Amino acid sequence: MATLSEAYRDNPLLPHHIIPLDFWSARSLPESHVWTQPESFSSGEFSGEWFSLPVVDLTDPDAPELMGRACQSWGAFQLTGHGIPVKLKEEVEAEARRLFGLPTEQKLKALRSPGGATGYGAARISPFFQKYMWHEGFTIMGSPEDHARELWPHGYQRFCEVMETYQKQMKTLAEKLLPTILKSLNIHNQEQQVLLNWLSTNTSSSSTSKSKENTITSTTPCTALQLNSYPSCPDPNRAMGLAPHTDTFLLTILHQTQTDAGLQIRKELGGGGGGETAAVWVPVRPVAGALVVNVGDLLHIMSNGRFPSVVHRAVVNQTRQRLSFAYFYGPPTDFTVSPLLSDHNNMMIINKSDHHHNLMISSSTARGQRPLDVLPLYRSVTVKEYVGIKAKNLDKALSLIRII
Ligand SMILES: O=C(O)CCC(=O)C(=O)O
Ligand SMILES: [Fe+2]
Repeated sequence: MATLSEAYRDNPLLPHHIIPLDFWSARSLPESHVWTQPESFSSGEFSGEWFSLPVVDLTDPDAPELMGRACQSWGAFQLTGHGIPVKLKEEVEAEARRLFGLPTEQKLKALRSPGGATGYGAARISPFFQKYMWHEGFTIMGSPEDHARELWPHGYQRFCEVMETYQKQMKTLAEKLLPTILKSLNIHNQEQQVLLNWLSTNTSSSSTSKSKENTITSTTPCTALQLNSYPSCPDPNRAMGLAPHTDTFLLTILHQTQTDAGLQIRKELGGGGGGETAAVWVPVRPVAGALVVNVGDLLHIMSNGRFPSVVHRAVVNQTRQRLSFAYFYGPPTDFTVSPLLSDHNNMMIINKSDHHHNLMISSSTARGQRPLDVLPLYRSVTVKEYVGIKAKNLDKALSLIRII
């Protein structure tokens, strides 16, 4: 049975793509970290209150419909009423600060190995960009004990307890959100049933199993917790926190520190009816207590393109270190992901008047009206195969499995 670690082992990175800069001793932005507008789309920012990521409260009776709409038009939403205790999020934040605040030579003791999946290091997407990012990360899959012992030979237990508790709660939340979001596609067929069955079996059987990386079985979902740190930056306008990317799995649930906005999502805007499109970066402002939920590539495939897998990036600031914690959730590595095709008449069509603004949202309306439920846009892939394709091709991965 393949594990997620094995999928990464097949695609090793070079050490200079893993070792982050010693940010705390950098007084100015080194040339290696200077970015000049690399995107092919507009990098203008939209900051109007009227144009921001939808906020959905999980306890709202209309939550399923609102989530479905947000996934269809934005590929993301902010989630309140999720029940994750504030105290737990604060503990994760405190432990992450303790980790990233360690001296560089100490953090390097837990460096991710070239073919490894877990530990301290630069962003996994680093090799695809010429410049380095103003970012350091720590990846956890199940128990972080081995790396935590390297960081704190005595006193690693607290870190492990907090990270394991947080992952458990995130898993429960992901398994609550996913069926709800899938149901909003209004697809009633066998494949959807297979997935929902897997989810319910997995949810009930996994409550007692200890999620250590090497005990993964075929009912164990692919999950990872990524702690991100963006140190304060001497020249934030020329630096990049995390370069534009989409997340690989089904859903990402992200907590960002409440003080500073940094996450931005790319929103495509309709043109003047001539088919031309433009895009802007929309800042995702911290909303008290909210978690950000992103659609990843696998959910995009499963929804047969109806849910965009949201392109996002992180920018940095001059005054404060910013932290974020991304929990990635996907099916087991040997699970085959394929587009779920729907009954044409049941499709959810987003009405332009639902949006409180006068911009044309071409992506949502075009998606809603296309008879995409008849033909699959993507071929079937196992999770392991897709992780491998993504590791080698990053933003070309989806187009490589696209069939029409
Ligand atoms: O720091 C953020 O807000 C974004 C993090 C992210 O996109 C990721 O870890 O994949
Ligand atoms: Fe991401």
